[in-house]
Amino acid sequence: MERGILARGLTKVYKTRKHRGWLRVERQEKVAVQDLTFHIPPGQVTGLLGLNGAGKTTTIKMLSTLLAPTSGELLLDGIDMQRQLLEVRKRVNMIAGGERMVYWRLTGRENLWYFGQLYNIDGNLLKRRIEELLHLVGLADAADTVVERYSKGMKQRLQIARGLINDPSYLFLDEPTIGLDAPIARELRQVVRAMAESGKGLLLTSHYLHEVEELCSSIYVINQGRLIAEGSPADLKRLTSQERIIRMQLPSLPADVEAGLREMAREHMARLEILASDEVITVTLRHPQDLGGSAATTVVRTGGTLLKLEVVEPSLEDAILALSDSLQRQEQEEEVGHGTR
Ligand SMILES: Nc1ncnc2c1ncn2[C@@H]1O[C@H](COP(=O)(O)OP(=O)(O)OP(=O)(O)O)[C@@H](O)[C@H]1O
Repeated sequence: MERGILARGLTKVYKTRKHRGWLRVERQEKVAVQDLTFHIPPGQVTGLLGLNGAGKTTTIKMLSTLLAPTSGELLLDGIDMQRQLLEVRKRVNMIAGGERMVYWRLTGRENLWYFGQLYNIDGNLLKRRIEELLHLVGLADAADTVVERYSKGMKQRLQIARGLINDPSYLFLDEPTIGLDAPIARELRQVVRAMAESGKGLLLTSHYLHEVEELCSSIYVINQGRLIAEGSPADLKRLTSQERIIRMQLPSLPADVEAGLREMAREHMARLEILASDEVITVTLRHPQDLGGSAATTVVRTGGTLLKLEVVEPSLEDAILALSDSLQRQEQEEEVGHGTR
């Protein structure tokens, strides 16, 4: 038996009805998730990134048993997730960002008690677990304060405690740090890392790609419900970014040097970015080939001074942007193709 959650050919079609006038009802179908196959192993964080109308939330709802798949197979440590709902619900939970899913009029402790009861956890065990969780997320001192008086970070930490109330083996995190200040988001990332180290399998969706790059061992990228790329952050960068990124630093940018660089970028059809800060000018050139040599020659020939020149590793953000650009180009070409047929 393969440990972890295994999805094979997972598909969700939403069926909606629209009233048109008095008698006519138009039935519509929306394929939100199509034929997805992925694996969420225990003991690590797996990323789920989505481009347009991707189907991330739909996928997480199916994994949390809130939504039944239209077709496909879902196994949790070998258990059929669609047949053994009660067993699965004991072992999974989800945490969504944005302060939803806790009751503002109740205290932190009362919230955890309420959610714990939904899982039929024995009273003594639940009491002990609530104290442990309040300590884990740093809310022990605020446990008896009503949630509406909590800061954003405290509410989000309570969400994490709520998501752990049934001690799930698998936890799905939907934009957990959305709207949080940088230090609180960093703290939450540490909690997420610790949960993975303790053996839990986590699935993370986030618009903050540096967060995904920092936490995830493997990533699935979906677009319009379909899987379009998968691999470690390093694999994705290799797979999607065919660009070489050259970054130069200059103490100043005289007009001749700038004109020379712009001319050189035009000739090679390279993307050029110039960023001026108080102390230094940073020039970035993106092109399939390494243009470092030509760029350095251009700076020296036009009378400029070069402080530093380096080939920069693309970030996951660069890779996902390149992937999204290439998809858009593909879609435009297909539209033009249809139009001329
Ligand atoms: N209940 C529903 N009925 C009909 N269509 C739906 C329903 N829920 C979602 N959709 C559609 O399914 C597609 C996928 O939606 P989903 O919310 O899963 O995407 P997402 O990747 O989470 O997007 P976002 O990042 O914007 O939240 C979208 O086109 C959406 O409009």
